[in-house]
Amino acid sequence: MKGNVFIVGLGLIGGSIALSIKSAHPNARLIGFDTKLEEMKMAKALNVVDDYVTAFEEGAVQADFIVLATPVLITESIIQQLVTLSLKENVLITDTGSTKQSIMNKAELLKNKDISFIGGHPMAGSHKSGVAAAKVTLFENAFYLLTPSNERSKEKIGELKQWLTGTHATFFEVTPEEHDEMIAFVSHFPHVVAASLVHLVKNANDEFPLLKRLAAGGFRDITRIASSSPQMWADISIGNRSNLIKILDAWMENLLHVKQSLQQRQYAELYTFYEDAKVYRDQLPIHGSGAIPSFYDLFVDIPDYPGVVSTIMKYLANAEISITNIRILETREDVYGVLRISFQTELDRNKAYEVLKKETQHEIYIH
Ligand SMILES: NC(=O)C1=CN([C@@H]2O[C@H](COP(=O)(O)OP(=O)(O)OC[C@H]3O[C@@H](n4cnc5c(N)ncnc54)[C@H](O)[C@@H]3O)[C@@H](O)[C@H]2O)C=CC1
Ligand SMILES: O=C(O)C(=O)Cc1ccc(O)cc1
Repeated sequence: MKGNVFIVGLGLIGGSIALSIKSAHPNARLIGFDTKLEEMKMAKALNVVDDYVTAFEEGAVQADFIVLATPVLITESIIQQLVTLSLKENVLITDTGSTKQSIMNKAELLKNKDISFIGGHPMAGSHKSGVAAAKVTLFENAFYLLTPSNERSKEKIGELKQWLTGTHATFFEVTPEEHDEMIAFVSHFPHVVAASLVHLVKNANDEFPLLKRLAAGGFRDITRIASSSPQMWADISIGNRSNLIKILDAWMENLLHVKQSLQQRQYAELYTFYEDAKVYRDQLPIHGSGAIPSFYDLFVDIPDYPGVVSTIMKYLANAEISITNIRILETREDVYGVLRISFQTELDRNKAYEVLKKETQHEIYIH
């Protein structure tokens, strides 16, 4: 497709969307805008956009397709601003925000001006921010939820999917209400819990200075998302606060049951609590459509002797498999450590699994 694509918010998501649009539509002209000049300069230097504008209006009025990839409360105010501009007649507008109800409510203003707005939420990302973390493969195999606002915008859904075909995502249409209720469970609330767990340990740190060093392994895994952008999550929390409040009530009730089981020393209740969670957790898809894919990880049990990691890396390099990250999750003297190797694609991860199975004696597993 040809035309001017205007990306507003050149961060992780705006940058990744831009890269995927360029990959599928090399003749499109990508124009970026961000309130941070440095981010715009970086986006241009990395060829994420062809150009940038320093005034929002300048990009908006020449656009055929506009992608709003800013924190959600800001997206609402940008929609308000768009209503006041003389946009191209056939312009199509979408956003990438993690909440949909309040954004779709604001988009009613555009509908009144006969402008097509289709809400969007790519269900992939990471705790990283900024255009430097953007990548063309970020949304591969992920769910991409769409919330068309009316009949006119429903007619344009094909056009939107064509623009976004380079994401290689799986599109799904949902209502904004369904979206916010469901995503509160699997994404928004877990971020509240992760941050809250970190606060718990932080508050105990004065009493136990060793705590920081002990809070590795599982604690780091479960709290990874607490390293996300505070502005993005404060915006999301406000944007979806009614669902979050409902889930908080249910969660506190759940925890009260745990407290009672502990107070009354009910072993069987506690066993069932962990067992039910394990059974459900073990059935969840590992990645791809149906989950938020963050990384394609492979785990290798490794003995703690020098050179073992570099030998594994050599096997992968010889097989021309590229990795995105490696980390040793636990090492103590004489105890096996776990090496976590992350790949950009499932194919790479599976190839690595085969190679390491063949070449080494280590225990290798996917989750
Ligand atoms: N990070 C993630 O994993 C995911 C984020 N999202 C959503 O996508 C949106 C963007 O998130 P990220 O790219 O992760 O954030 P980010 O922090 O990496 O990028 C946001 C960018 O918006 C810019 N910005 C702020 N105010 C602006 C304004 N008034 N005009 C123009 N630019 C402005 C910031 O300077 C920043 O560069 C958010 O709505 C977020 O909820 C959706 C899916 C995944
Ligand atoms: O880092 C992670 O696992 C995430 O949770 C990424 C993410 C953040 C926000 C979204 O709306 C969707 C996905």
